[in-house]
Amino acid sequence: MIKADYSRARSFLTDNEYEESYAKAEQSFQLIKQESGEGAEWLGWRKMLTDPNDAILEELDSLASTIREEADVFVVCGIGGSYLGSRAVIEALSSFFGGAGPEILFAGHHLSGKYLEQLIQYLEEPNDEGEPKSVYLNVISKSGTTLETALSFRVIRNWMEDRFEDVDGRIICTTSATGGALNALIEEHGYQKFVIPEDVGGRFSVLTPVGLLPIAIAGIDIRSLFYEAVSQYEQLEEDPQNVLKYAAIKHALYEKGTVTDLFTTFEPQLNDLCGWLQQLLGESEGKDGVGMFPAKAVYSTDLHSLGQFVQDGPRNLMETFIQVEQGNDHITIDEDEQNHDGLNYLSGRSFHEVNTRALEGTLQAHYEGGVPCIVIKMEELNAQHIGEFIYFFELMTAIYCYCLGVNPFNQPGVEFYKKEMYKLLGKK
Ligand SMILES: O=P(O)(O)OC[C@H]1O[C@](O)(CO)[C@@H](O)[C@@H]1O
Repeated sequence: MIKADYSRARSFLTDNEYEESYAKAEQSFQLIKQESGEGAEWLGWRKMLTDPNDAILEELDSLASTIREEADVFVVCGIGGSYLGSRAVIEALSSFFGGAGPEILFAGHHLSGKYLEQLIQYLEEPNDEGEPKSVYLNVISKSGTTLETALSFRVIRNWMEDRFEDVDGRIICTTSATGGALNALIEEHGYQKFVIPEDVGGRFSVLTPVGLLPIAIAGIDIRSLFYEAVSQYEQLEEDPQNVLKYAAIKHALYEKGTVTDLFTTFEPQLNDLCGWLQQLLGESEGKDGVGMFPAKAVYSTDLHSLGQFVQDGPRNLMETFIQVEQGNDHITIDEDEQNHDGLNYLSGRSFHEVNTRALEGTLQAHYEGGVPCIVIKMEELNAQHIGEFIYFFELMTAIYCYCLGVNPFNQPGVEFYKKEMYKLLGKK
């Protein structure tokens, strides 16, 4: 169960402000439940949790175990919701260095030619046994037309065609059921295909094959991830207070002039999870001239860059701390006879304890400095808690956006840069 501490944010609101906003959050949740809000045709991320597709989980698991045996490198080619979720879960649940299974690399998430060139060079280098690297590629694009992804896919696919006789068996496509350029390629080459349900938008798609295949390739238990999201769904349908409080406080703070929600964590392996939240909230709430900017920071690193601003800058931001309660490291601080560094007062304590005190100290300091602070707690870092976290934030985002009066599920603004870019590139 996701736990939360709202006390250091709630105290910035009067009872009236909070209660009005809470009532709005309740109404917004009803819009979602009754599928009567704007964009209700995009609620597939909820529906799939009421009717889990075990056959797909099975298929993904079995393909993943084959690829884990055969591949040195698995390239995930996608942008936005087509890669942020899988990257977040993989980073959260993998070791910092090395680890079993294929190396997972990302492409198609920008337009750097240098990156692609160096990626290809790296793929051409022999593996640890001195053999040519075995490479698999998962291209993920719901539309099949996103330039960053499509261009990178073309380059990597061409390289793979030269390199591997069995290239068609090494490319897996995750896309819409029909239409789009990817489906034409799938038809021609017979690439293996996974379908992104029509009623699930990119930023809500991490629990579909979009996220689940790369996550399974990383050796993470996708059933635990998925089914814990299911139980979070069930719990919040029954008792939504926890998620309603978050949406209500965030919305009431927005009404009072808060313009930024800074997502922070003291766990460097949750950096990408904060990145996933940025897209989830950013594309959902930032429209029609409203919304808070979703920012992210990894502490204590960024306390030494952004900490000053958060503590003493303009009082128009809130902070959401993502805390992991139990540590999974085994490092404790040794006693040192000389104690030249003066650190013996910490001896015998674990790094996790020191990190936790750093979090608590920062929370108190920022709160006293006038920053409303919410703490979202995961007991430990595992697939179950990440699964709960994902659904909790998906639902919170939808409720909060309806409180703001915007459609949580479209992103019309993203098209503008594309239009200007295509004009300059001479696209007909
Ligand atoms: O999966 P696609 O269609 O390539 O889109 C990738 C991303 O691009 C966006 O559509 C924005 O252009 C995001 O909403 C989406 O997650």
